[in-house]
Amino acid sequence: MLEVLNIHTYYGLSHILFSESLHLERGEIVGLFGRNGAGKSTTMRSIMGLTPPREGRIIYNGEDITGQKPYRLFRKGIGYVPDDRRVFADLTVDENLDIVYNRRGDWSRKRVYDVFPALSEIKSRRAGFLSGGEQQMLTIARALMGSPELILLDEPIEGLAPLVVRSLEELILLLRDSGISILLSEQNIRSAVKLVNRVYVIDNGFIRFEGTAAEFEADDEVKKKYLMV
Ligand SMILES: Nc1ncnc2c1ncn2[C@@H]1O[C@H](COP(=O)(O)OP(=O)(O)OP(=O)(O)O)[C@@H](O)[C@H]1O
Repeated sequence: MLEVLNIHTYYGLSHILFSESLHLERGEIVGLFGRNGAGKSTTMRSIMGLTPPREGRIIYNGEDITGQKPYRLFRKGIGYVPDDRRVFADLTVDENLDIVYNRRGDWSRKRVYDVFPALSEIKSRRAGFLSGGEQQMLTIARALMGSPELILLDEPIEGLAPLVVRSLEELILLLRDSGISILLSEQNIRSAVKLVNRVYVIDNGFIRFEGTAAEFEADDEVKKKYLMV
């Protein structure tokens, strides 16, 4: 479904990603694990066309989408949930969902609220007054309004209270079960590793490990060297 082929991404003169390759099949949750500054967000920005790679290609459902604008990719079914949990603070929860282009597809506002009953209860509240966990739910809910086939989830677990983490884990699995593929980046892997089918470990812009979740779990050296666990 998604193939990232030997991409090199820069911020100005800074070379950040070095010939990075990864792939994701339909129905998978793939982990992109790495320390702070390893290049996880840059990978997602590269895929989403926000910081297009200068070399290499990104293929989605057989089409070369390298460098295409984010809104076009959203319309093609790629949802992106950045790590800054940016919501429209002055708008209500309802309005935050309505503002999104609603791709013809499975996800209506009602269905989104069915999945997020807690959001439904606060739908008239301004998003700026929500807790961190609620804002995280809202940014995921907003991505769902595009009826995505693939969601790029950038460090969704980071900084959430344990109880919220648990409901987020359930939600991620529910989305997978409803047919959405997920690229999940995390530096705190304890929770994330339980959710993923396969893992890539990135460090300093290089992919250092690729394997199944079980292979990753068994590789103490990789975990220690690149993730300090
Ligand atoms: N806008 C930018 N301009 C220049 N350098 C940047 C910019 N954004 C990120 N970087 C650098 O790119 C490298 C990779 O950052 P990136 O945000 O992709 O890492 P990350 O793995 O997502 O980590 P984090 O947990 O901090 O989000 C880091 O060295 C960072 O300092």
